[in-house]
Amino acid sequence: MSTSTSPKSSLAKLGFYPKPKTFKVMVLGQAGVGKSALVVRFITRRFIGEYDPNLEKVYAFQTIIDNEMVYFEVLDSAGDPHESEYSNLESNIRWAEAFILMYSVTDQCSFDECHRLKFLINYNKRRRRLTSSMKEGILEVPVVLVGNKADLAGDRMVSTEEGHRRSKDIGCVCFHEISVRESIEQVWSVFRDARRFWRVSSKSPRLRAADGCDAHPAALARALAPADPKHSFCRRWTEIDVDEEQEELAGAAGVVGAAGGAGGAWRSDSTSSSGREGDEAGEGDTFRARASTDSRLPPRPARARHPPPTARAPAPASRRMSVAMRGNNASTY
Ligand SMILES: Nc1nc2c(ncn2[C@@H]2O[C@H](COP(=O)(O)OP(=O)(O)OP(=O)(O)O)[C@@H](O)[C@H]2O)c(=O)[nH]1
Repeated sequence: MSTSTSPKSSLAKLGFYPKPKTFKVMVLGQAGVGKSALVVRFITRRFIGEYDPNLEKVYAFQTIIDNEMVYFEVLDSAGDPHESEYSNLESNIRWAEAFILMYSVTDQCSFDECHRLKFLINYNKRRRRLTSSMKEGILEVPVVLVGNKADLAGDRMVSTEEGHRRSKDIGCVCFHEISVRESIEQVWSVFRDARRFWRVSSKSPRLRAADGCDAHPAALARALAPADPKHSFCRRWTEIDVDEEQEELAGAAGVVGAAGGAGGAWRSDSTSSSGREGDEAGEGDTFRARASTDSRLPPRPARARHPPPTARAPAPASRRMSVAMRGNNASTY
């Protein structure tokens, strides 16, 4: 009788374990909407009132979600980047695998800003998909729209219905209205949904079929089930996504502007930005001017390094955290 051990188990016996796969989430939104509060609440369970504004941080954090150990890398982006940091914003977007797009229900401007940021996400992720390999299929990038500060009822400027509608219009995978201050459960459900949608889409890259999703029905049902029906609204991929897929295929075949013009202003913007790989360098500035709600986004400086370095958490403990900082007052992280 012979016993054989696989190379993997031999390595494990010697104490060598494969590097865990991390889940890279970026939290973005206008300054003051509560991005740092959300991330810190998720990691420490505490609500801390004030944070250093405009300091970009990457948190490495591991915890159990859906009975699985998940290694998070959470990038808390600067809400009001300096001009020189715009290219950094785009390289951060290219680094991330899922997004939490945040506004405050007490601030109409922050709500409008989500439109522009989602446009930037689409633009940067589309380029990556086209320049990598079409063989891999079209990777869906989950974006969860979050309206924060729901506890400030008297100051509310954006209704729940408007948030829900905007989530559909700009093609987010689901919508949550939360109060970081009041509820840790709501905070957790945001990260859990981001992870669930990412998991389903990364397992089934060609998730978006013409009439919806073709992933395993059980997996989808789990991913799409709202965690808290009172506060979360989950939805399937939108018609916009399907249109984009058709455009991308057309763009890859050398057809520019192949998709039709049905839909609102958002859709037409999104449509015309596809199939632009060839003339991208020359028209980048034009694109950025359009992506900006006030047409004042500065021209793109030299290409930034990519991806942004992150702090990694060592594996052993079941709940560990480390914090990396970058910004004007930190040189390493
Ligand atoms: N009432 C209330 N205040 C909140 C909530 N979440 C965050 N805040 C407050 O909103 C302010 C801004 O929060 P931050 O987390 O610093 O916002 P930010 O988006 O990270 O801001 P930048 O770092 O400048 O981009 C702070 O005073 C927080 O205490 C909430 O759910 N309810």
